Amino acid sequence: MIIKALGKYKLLVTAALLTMLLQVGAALWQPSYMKSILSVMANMTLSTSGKIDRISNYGVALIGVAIIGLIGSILNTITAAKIAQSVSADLRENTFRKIQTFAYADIEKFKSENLVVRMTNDINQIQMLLMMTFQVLIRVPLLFVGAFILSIITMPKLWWIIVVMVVLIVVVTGFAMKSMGPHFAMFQRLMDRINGITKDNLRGSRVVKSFVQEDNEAKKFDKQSDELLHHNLAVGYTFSTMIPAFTIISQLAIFVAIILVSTFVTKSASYAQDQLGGIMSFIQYMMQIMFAIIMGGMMSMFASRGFVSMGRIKEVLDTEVTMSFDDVPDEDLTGSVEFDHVTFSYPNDKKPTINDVSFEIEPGEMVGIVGATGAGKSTLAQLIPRLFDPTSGYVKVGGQDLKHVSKGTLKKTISIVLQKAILFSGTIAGNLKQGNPNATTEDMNRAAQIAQASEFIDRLPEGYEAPVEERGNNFSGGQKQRMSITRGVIKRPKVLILDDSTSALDARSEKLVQDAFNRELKGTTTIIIAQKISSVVHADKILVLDQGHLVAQGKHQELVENSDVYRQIYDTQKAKED
Ligand SMILES: Nc1ncnc2c1ncn2[C@@H]1O[C@H](COP(=O)(O)OP(=O)(O)OP(=O)(O)O)[C@@H](O)[C@H]1O
Repeated sequence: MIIKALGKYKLLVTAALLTMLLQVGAALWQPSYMKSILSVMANMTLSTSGKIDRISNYGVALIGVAIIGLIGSILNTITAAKIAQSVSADLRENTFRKIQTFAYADIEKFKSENLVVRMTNDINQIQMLLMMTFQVLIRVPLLFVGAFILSIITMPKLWWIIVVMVVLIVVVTGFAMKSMGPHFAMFQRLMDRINGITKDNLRGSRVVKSFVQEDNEAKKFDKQSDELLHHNLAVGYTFSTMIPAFTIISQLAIFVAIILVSTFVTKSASYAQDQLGGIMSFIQYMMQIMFAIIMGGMMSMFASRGFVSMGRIKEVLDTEVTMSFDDVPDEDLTGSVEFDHVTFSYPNDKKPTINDVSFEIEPGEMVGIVGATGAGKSTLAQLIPRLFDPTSGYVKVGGQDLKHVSKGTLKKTISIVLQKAILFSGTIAGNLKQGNPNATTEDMNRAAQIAQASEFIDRLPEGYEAPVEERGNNFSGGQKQRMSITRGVIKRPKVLILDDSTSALDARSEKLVQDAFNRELKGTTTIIIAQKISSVVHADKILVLDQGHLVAQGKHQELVENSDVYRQIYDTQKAKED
């Protein structure tokens, strides 16, 4: 996935690798100049002025190499950042686009909260991993191998010190990683939980405040936050023991190297000159080796989080969408709706929510669906715009099996106004045009009048351009429902489904909406899910659902006479009204 994503940025990747080579080369080159400077200083045969000349030449060269390294480092940081930002932006866009192709059932499978964390947190982890890869991870092995070879070339007799040091550092790093690994693994999980609690709390802030749940919420948050602190501290403690351990190992190695070199030096004066310079660069190479191992260990630990995130994004991108649409031309369907032995179970549910339901609705009919809470009314309604496919049986609109009509046909034929009015941040016009992108002001006026939304939209100074905050928080429940109905009727669908969408309206407004429907939507098949029988008493047909079964259908009076379930609901509601 990442290799494919990097393919688009070959030039940047090459630049990042070259600048990294420049950096490593400069780092490995510098100790050799230090060696030369010290050798000149220890040279007995040279005059003082001759020594100063040579030392300043080496000094200039050393500064030159350091500057090259610095330029390499700056360019490498810039290119690495550009690669990391660009690739993560591509991944974010691709993931978002992929999610847009998901059927509703696919989103249910992942859970929307989880997808949000993947889109934000996981993409950020991948971005950090890419940045680290091009800045550190590839540099570490190069620096290690280069410094290892050069240290042995510089001081061949001291090769074993390097080997012992490497072994000790690898062992300490290994122990540290083993003890820190489980804590790192918990970070992502705890961050997910903390994100979830924060989002739930902020989204449901009205509930939290009205039920005085602040203390409980704070306790819930503290628990997760304390756990995160515990893991952070554990990692911190390990770090704090690692650093002194590495310092002791490196100081011991330096000490042993200096002792050994001093014994060599006392043996011969000419040998001393070479060895004095050598020991300096040898120590520098030792430091570079140590740095490479420690960085490699640490980074691979952090990188593991990035790899987990990559897996989570790959899972989204590789998801096979459960619903596909036939690639057939758009067509004009009539507004007839037919359920033919439809059974439906939610994913992971064994018991069907809709059980062998069959009925027919003629074009232009007004049909009510009633039933107790949880009877399956909303679920049945959601099968009509194909938010879900039936587990068995057929849903037909205009005589066509929905599985064989194009997405365009489905979109222009059917409109559903969901139980919960969901608005998006932007403007009122932006929200209404989701129903019909080509809607003119005239179309918006007509639809808003049907939904009785004009009365408050016209009073807003900005009218249709009035801002809508996230989830329509700056509008009342009734206003949101009216805008939601406007969005549903604006495209003049053949089939309009209203899922309890007038529940937040006062009795007068509800009556006005119904009258407007009867007047303006004559040819439209209207399916109304209602809690109150009074809302559908004049319907051409009423479907009665009970625990997923269609137990009766007919006109109000017929049902009062023939259906126990319907009569029971009706009597209860009538008693309440009286
Ligand atoms: N997304 C879902 N995943 C799993 N089960 C679900 C889902 N949505 C609804 N259900 C279950 O399906 C059953 C029917 O729910 P549905 O919302 O269709 O009932 P309803 O008749 O519209 O109820 P209400 O009048 O309260 O809105 C319920 O038992 C509910 O728990």
